[in-house]
Amino acid sequence: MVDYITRDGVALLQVNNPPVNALSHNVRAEIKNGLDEAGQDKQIKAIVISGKRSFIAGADITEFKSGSYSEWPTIIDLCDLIESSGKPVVAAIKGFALGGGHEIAISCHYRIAHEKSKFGFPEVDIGILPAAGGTQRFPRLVGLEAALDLIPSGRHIGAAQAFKLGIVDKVVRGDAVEEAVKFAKSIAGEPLVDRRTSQRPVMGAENAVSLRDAAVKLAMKKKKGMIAPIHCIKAVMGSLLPFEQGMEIEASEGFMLFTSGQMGALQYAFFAQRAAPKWSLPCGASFKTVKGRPIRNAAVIGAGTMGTGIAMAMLNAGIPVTLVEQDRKFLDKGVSLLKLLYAGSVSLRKITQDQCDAILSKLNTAVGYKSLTNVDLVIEAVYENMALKKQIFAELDRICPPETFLWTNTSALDIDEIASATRRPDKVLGTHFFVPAYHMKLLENVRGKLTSAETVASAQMFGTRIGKIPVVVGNCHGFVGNRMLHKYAHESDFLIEEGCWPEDVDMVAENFGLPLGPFKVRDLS
Ligand SMILES: CCC/C=C/C(=O)SCCNC(=O)CCNC(=O)[C@H](O)C(C)(C)COP(=O)([O-])OP(=O)([O-])OC[C@H]1O[C@@H](n2cnc3c(N)ncnc32)[C@H](O)[C@@H]1OP(=O)([O-])[O-]
Repeated sequence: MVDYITRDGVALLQVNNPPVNALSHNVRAEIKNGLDEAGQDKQIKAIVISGKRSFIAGADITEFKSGSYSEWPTIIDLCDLIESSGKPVVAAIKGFALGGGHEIAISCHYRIAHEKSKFGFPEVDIGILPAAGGTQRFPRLVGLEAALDLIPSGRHIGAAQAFKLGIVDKVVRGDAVEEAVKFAKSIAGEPLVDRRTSQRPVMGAENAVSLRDAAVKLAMKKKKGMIAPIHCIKAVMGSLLPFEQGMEIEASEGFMLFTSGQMGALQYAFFAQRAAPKWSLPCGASFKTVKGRPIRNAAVIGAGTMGTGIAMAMLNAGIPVTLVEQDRKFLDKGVSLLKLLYAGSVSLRKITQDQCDAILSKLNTAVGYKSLTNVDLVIEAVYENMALKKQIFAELDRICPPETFLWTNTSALDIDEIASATRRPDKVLGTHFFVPAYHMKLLENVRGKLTSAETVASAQMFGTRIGKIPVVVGNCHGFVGNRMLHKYAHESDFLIEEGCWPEDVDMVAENFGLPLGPFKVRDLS
């Protein structure tokens, strides 16, 4: 799990624990053994820590449930061991240095990073904090302001920004490991006293109160309902004390999170989101055995809220889209809406004007279906009317090539009945997008009785490509999402019957952490 390689007086410890080099117990033990061996070997003058394929994505999240994250040696032990090493330790970073991986990196005496590497403390999003000294070392490395930005937000940053902040000593285009080995040789024997992060003062301490207040305000706005960001901030503020006292504060803030229900729920969600796209069918076909067909171009029927949202999700992923309406007036309205949404993204600096122009250059429009003779996929997104949908599918079936997938965006209608209007029921599937379709992550791919495994595989692959979490569901009333939402909607309605105002119900739901309350969602639908 950790290869120990010697190179001309340098010991290279290369973590090899696929898929993401998580710091499982065995990995930690082998890193410790490697450090010990390198420390004792008189021929070794410097140490490089790196990862095969990528650096280290953090603690092994499964160990928080089993408890083995706290077995010796812990990540805290490793960070202390690395920092106090008498021989220089250099981190060679490519790919991800996240969470505990980032903590290991900032405990090293030097960091060399590939230009495409990413850094971050995503712990907050799984309900914990960087509890291996990250809340104490990081402010000492980058200053209080940057630490109060990056730790409670969990935001990833690239190598260029990491260099600007002082996280990284050198950014390289070539092989970070080779560069780090070369660098390690060049600094062997130099004093390390000012390279030990825990010994540094915290920059920005004079503005501590205003920085803390601003961080709390932002966290309450951006991570509503979550308790971890506030504990992260309290722990970071502990860095203003001597290191050992700060570590005690980090431990006590961390303890409250490690015993919280939110930690369990967020970590459940982490693994559930990764399990959801993995599908299997009663016939035995599954994501492991069936490959999807890539979608090179697509058409969307209907330029209303759903149609334009779906078109936007595809355009954002670089898929050329033809937006189709029966009436020029409705088509123009849909195109104006799309342009308005993209102009909003430009003014919010989410994309540049050039990117906006490039995206919109992939949008075509058509009145009627005649031009749809060369598309891989059509998604119909007209209003929920079975007769209308069947009529559209019969017509599409006549015009589109036989291999074209015909999918229907519906939240309730029977996929088998819609498929019966075509001669290709195997290529018919329901795509249940949620409003706004360009933003919401969930995509229910509804499998009909005759939908083929290839169609399911293609829909799942398509969903991932457009940035959704695609889930295969059965063809039944309400599928899965709406069956769950119905209960929520009923409870919201009961509150109104009992005398609450819709805005009060929305406010409570939003304070709990939902982006929109149930009545605002209904207004949008
Ligand atoms: C002591 C306290 C201090 C330290 C705390 C921490 O470090 S907390 C941790 C702080 N770090 C984080 O929160 C980082 C969490 N990870 C990520 O953000 C992303 O995985 C990524 C950006 C590293 C790669 O994205 P990508 O789209 O290329 O890949 P993907 O996301 O699809 O994952 C592939 C597979 O790896 C699995 N798996 C992943 N990470 C972990 C893990 N840490 N552990 C275990 N498993 C993990 C994942 O379940 C999936 O398994 P499957 O389904 O194939 O069986």
